Amino acid sequence: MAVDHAAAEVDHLAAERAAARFDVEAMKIAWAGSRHAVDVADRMARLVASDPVFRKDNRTMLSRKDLFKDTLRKAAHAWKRIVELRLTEEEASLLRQYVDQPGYVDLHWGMFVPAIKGQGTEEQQKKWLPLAYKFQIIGCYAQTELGHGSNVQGLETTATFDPMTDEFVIHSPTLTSSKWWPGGLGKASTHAVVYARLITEGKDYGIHGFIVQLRSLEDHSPLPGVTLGDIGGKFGSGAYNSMDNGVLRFDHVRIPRDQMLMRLSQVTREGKYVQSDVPKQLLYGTMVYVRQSIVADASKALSRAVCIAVRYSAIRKQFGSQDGGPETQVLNYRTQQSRLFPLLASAYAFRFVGDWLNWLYTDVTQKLEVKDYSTLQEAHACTAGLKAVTTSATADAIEECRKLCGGHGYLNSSGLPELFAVYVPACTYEGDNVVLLLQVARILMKTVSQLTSGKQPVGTMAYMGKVQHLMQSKCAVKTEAFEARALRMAVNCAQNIGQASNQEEGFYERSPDLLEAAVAHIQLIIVTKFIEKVHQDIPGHGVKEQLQNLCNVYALYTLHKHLGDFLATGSLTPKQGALANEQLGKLYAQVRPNAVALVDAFNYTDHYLGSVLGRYDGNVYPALYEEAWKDPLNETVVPEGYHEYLRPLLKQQLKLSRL
Ligand SMILES: CCCCCCCC/C=C\CCCCCCCCCCCCCC(=O)SCCNC(=O)CCNC(=O)[C@H](O)C(C)(C)COP(=O)(O)OP(=O)(O)OC[C@H]1O[C@@H](n2cnc3c(N)ncnc32)[C@H](O)[C@@H]1OP(=O)(O)O
Ligand SMILES: Cc1cc2nc3c(=O)[nH]c(=O)nc-3n(C[C@H](O)[C@H](O)[C@H](O)COP(=O)(O)OP(=O)(O)OC[C@H]3O[C@@H](n4cnc5c(N)ncnc54)[C@H](O)[C@@H]3O)c2cc1C
Repeated sequence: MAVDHAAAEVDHLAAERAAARFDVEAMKIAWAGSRHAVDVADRMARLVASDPVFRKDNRTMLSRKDLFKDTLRKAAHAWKRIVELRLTEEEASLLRQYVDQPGYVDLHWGMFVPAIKGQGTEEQQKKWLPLAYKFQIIGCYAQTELGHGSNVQGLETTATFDPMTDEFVIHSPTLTSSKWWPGGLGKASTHAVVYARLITEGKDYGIHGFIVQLRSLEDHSPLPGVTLGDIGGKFGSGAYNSMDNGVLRFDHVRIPRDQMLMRLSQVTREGKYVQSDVPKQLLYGTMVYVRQSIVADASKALSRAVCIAVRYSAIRKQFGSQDGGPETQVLNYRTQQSRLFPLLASAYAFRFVGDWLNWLYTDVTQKLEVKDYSTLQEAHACTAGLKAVTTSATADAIEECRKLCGGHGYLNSSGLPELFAVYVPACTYEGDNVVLLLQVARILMKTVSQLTSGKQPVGTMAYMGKVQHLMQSKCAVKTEAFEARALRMAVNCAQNIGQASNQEEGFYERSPDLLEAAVAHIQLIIVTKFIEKVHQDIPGHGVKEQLQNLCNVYALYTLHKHLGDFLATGSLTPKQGALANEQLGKLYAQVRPNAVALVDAFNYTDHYLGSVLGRYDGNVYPALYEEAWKDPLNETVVPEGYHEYLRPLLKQQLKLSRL
């Protein structure tokens, strides 16, 4: 009986795939970016999936200690394979992605190395990077403290220059100055880039980066004056608990002067502070780099959740048969489609805007090399804003996918609880999303204030230059409605701020509206980049049409969700809003036959998906059934604790009932 049922489900996905109206292999290329990218990703995904060390199906059942040891083992094994197979950086990064377990290597490669590259002098890079590249040292990024994270200028750790010994003295003067949160710090790192207030000649010059050794390279014990450990268990089972986020205190720890990262400013042998001719915001460069990579990661996490929910929705049937005929696949319910397809469209939207952001970041970096700082503000606004909007949307979407999978979505074996738990801190780390959106809002306000002086906005703000037209027109074209909404919201905020007694007070009072204006501006960027993508030459039967549909779904869904903004700013009429919603329903009907193939195009292995509900073969029920028996609770038929707690209780009740 069970076998027959399973076969029917498998056929179901095959039928879905056969119904697709486009070339899935070509869509894989559009998603990955090139044939080469598909091939490398495929090879790395299979390499990981076939290696028993990278097993992860038991992860949520491991104790914290076992999970951490498992992470160390996987990281060491991954490194061994990278070296043995002489993998390129591209291959190694993909291998890391498919291992799919947060660990100290992320901060080592993702922040420690980039901090030295971005803020170290050539000499410092020559000294430290080879050690880091060969893993002769392990580094982390120690910025956040117990008392301050968002407000970087409020950090309290001090680095006081001692001209007598040509050293900096690193110290944690208060409890709240303890470094708190850095990943990899708790147990793995030997070194850190530590952010501290530089004090020389009695003057505080604010926050600067320093390379500090924390643990012995002989036996890993903390160096004198260094107190450190893990900050404790985090949200969910498995998930981010594989990471050793740490606490660190310094008691007058001395480091040589040349371990201050000196590309942006220097302290001379005599203790004189010298500022280079580069903008001091480059101190935040590592965060900009990671924020752009977090946008690319949003599309990965979102596409995984959507892949699980779409495949399962094609398998799952409820209701619909009064006469013994077939029941309805839940994917056919209009409500399921209206909740799920916008998320599918968002996964594609975030993928393409992530690619564009990566291009922008590379372009800005090349400009910085020739001392052209003109696009620094654009890079900051786009990375901060896109990081905030895409991570918030993705976290919400993963939870929505869990609900879309009904009760089974709540099981660890669905993969969704762990995906949510591991993903949700992305809304906080690398800049709290609200704090980042307020940065975007500040830049928007600056741009609006410059419009009257005739300064033409550039890059993603260029549309604001069409202020005369956009403030007056009724918008027939979709992008124009998005432009008008964003500009009018920004201008409204600027006008309201202008009425306050001072700018800062006005900004503070209007900050909830400013957040919404920032979101409107960022959503315009996402829609614009999706439209630009579908205007490109995209090969493959039906691929362009599918992307065009998804682009329309993303734009119209965003419009529908934020209709209040569009109406309040007069960017659309209520009639246009109603028509957009009508149109959306029609688009869902076009997505429906292609939904399973559209998630197949992500090309994820079952290992990477880590979900019994999202299996490629659709064999969900036998897998769910089998998975349950693997739980440690089922190792014995009678549970541990029976003799201590259940039996006496039951006996007591028996005695009482006999009385
Ligand atoms: C063969 C090779 C083998 C290779 C093997 C490879 C293997 C691969 C393995 C692994 C790779 C994995 C890679 C994984 C990636 C990494 C994963 C990371 C996981 C996440 C970890 C999380 C880490 C953290 O959280 S670190 C801490 C982050 N903290 C924050 O984000 C703090 C947020 N706060 C701030 O950024 C700031 O305080 C602020 C911006 C909110 C305010 O700063 P402020 O007070 O100094 O500034 P103002 O508001 O006054 O602004 C002044 C001025 O500056 C401008 N500004 C501000 N920020 C920036 C910026 N970033 N860039 C440019 N400009 C900036 C601002 O606009 C103002 O401008 P004005 O013109 O108005 O003056
Ligand atoms: C899993 C994880 C990993 C991390 N890894 C690292 C790491 O490797 N290295 C490192 O240095 N740090 C790390 N962090 C720290 C992280 O960067 C900070 O937690 C983050 O920047 C947020 O800062 P906060 O904790 O100070 O939040 P807070 O700023 O205290 O936020 C609390 C609340 O206050 C609000 N708020 C704050 N300021 C404002 C404002 N100006 N206006 C309006 N609202 C405001 C926020 O929106 C939020 O709702 C990590 C954090 C996590 C969760």
